[in-house]
Amino acid sequence: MAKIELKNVTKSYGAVQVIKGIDLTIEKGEFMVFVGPSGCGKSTLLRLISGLEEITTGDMLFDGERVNNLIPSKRGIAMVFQSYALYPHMKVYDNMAFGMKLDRTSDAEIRKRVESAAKLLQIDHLLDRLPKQLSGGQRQRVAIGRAIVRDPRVFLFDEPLSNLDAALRVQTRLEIAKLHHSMSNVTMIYVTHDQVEAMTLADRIAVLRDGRLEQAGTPAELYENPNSLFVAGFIGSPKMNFLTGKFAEAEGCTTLGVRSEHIDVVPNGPWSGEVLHVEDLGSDHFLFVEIGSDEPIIVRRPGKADIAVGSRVSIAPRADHLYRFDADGRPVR
Ligand SMILES: Nc1ncnc2c1ncn2[C@@H]1O[C@H](COP(=O)(O)OP(=O)(O)OP(=O)(O)O)[C@@H](O)[C@H]1O
Repeated sequence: MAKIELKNVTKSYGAVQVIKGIDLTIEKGEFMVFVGPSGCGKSTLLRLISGLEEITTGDMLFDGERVNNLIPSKRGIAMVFQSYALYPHMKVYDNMAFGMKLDRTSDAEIRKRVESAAKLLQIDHLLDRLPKQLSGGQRQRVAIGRAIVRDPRVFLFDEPLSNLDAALRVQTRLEIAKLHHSMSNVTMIYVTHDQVEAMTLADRIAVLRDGRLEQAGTPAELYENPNSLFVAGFIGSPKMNFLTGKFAEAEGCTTLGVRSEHIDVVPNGPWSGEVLHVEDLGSDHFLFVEIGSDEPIIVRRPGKADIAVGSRVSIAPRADHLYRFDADGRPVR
């Protein structure tokens, strides 16, 4: 239930600055996702918000109150990690109750909270089991349940799904989305490498690059209006097609970007070449077309593939969906 403000926050380890001045406000009840390449500082930023690490300079405010020196347990946060960190010798019930017991919460209140969280996460039939008797997805739900019962103001997730297989990731992602809806007052901050997780869970995404905030916005804003080549290339799967040289010059820029779904196969398009590879996903398919640019151009088309590898095709980008970037990777206005 907290609004979190970061004001010119930096973090250094010895002489090395890893967070280089971040200004960001996360609204009450917002689901904010941090993304960025490995080593850009996502986990460090999360740990600064949690209080597990101290900020070097700048200010951190929770609901307007400066928390720079407030210890983690006083911040009202709960954290869920990729390793579930459950106590192996304790049953699910006791794992979830443990923190409340330390706080001397009454047994009746503990039972009420554990049962309600377990119901929400559909693990109420597992309360008597030990962690080793659970699947990975169930363990992660216990870890989330253990966080919920503490009634946190802020929920922090550090790549919570990365140890799960593909099907479980989808299922647990859905659980987390439901959790966000049912706890609409709780601010959630989520670190991930996964595009789809970021796009589907976030109210807003913050893209980090080398310790700085590159852009923050709704998934749609970042997808449609990236403010740099970096964000354009980072958000969206498959990656935006980038063209340089004569292709970009023709559009008055250094790098021309166009997403795969904004290119059509047409009779007499401006670009043409051989289909090097076809990826058929059933519902749609991708053509990889060699047109003489730096990399083959990916074209996304609906339905099953109807063009064979080795065919020549002519393609056209949609004029109203071109992204033009200058030599610094900034949009050409
Ligand atoms: N305790 C530490 N001492 C020194 N350097 C550190 C420490 N913790 C992190 N770093 C450095 O800070 C930078 C940011 O690390 P961080 O773990 O926040 O990145 P990340 O974006 O979460 O990466 P990944 O996606 O790989 O988990 C890295 O260069 C890392 O080596």
